Amino acid sequence: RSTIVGIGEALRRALLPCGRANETAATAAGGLGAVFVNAAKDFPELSPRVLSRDPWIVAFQEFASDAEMDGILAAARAQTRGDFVQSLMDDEDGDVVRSSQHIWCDTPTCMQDADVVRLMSRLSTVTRTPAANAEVLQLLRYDEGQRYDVHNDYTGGGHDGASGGRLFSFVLFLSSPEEGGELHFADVNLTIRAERGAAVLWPSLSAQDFDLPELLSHHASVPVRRGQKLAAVTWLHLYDWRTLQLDRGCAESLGAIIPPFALLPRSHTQTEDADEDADRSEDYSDDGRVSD
Ligand SMILES: O=C(O)CCC(=O)C(=O)O
Ligand SMILES: [Fe+2]
Repeated sequence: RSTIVGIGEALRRALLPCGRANETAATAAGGLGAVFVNAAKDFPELSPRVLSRDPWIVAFQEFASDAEMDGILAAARAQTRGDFVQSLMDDEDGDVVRSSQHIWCDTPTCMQDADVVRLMSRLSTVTRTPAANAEVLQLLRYDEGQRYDVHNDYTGGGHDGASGGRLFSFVLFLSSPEEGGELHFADVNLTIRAERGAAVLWPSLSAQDFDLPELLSHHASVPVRRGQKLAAVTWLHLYDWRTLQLDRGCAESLGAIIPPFALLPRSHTQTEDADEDADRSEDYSDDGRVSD
């Protein structure tokens, strides 16, 4: 029997090299709440704190050590293209929605670094999601005045594309800017200070139905006023992402084409409402002070 299964799998892969690498979804539908409850309960060493239950937003005061964070930054910079590059992103009107700088940790030098591997494995344990479901880390740098406007990390539903949607979003702060640089959740008016070593985890798919986006997780990186913000971000998909993207080079099959910064309505029964969108992008004032 195993031979037949084996041939079936080999045939499937030959015919559909960019088909789903693993048919088992990371988290069973309805299980998202349990992941967050356990993340907040089972890892006291990370000093977790539940900041919101709808949507789930859990912060960890001590997600990584100083040595690990230094190691991750050094590993990203040790890559051939190891400099931060400007991550300019415009919306449909040509307005800048993001003025940060970034480095992708996407070469063996960085991906196989012991500190990077340890961080990704910790994140996999906390989210009960295979490490292969995680995108590569992206390191972010915001100098004074730089920001990332209100957006949602949703890039498609849970079963779209071979890797499925982004189930979890994760940010680890690698520095503590003196002023500004907070992570602001606009729909629930929650503002989190960027503090070195602290991390935040939230879902980008709906806890009720993974085919739908989580509509209450719009967030922004408030402009840095003084100092510099460094962070590492990644997203964990419902299905294996790395085997397809990194091992099999299947970039085209990975997700629906939806602008990552499109603002979504606040309820699944509500149609897109321009006024409300305008509202939400003004959730922090132009001078970067958070309206709390
Ligand atoms: O810099 C942050 O705190 C958040 C970054 C972010 O939202 C993203 O990269 O999608
Ligand atoms: Fe984001």
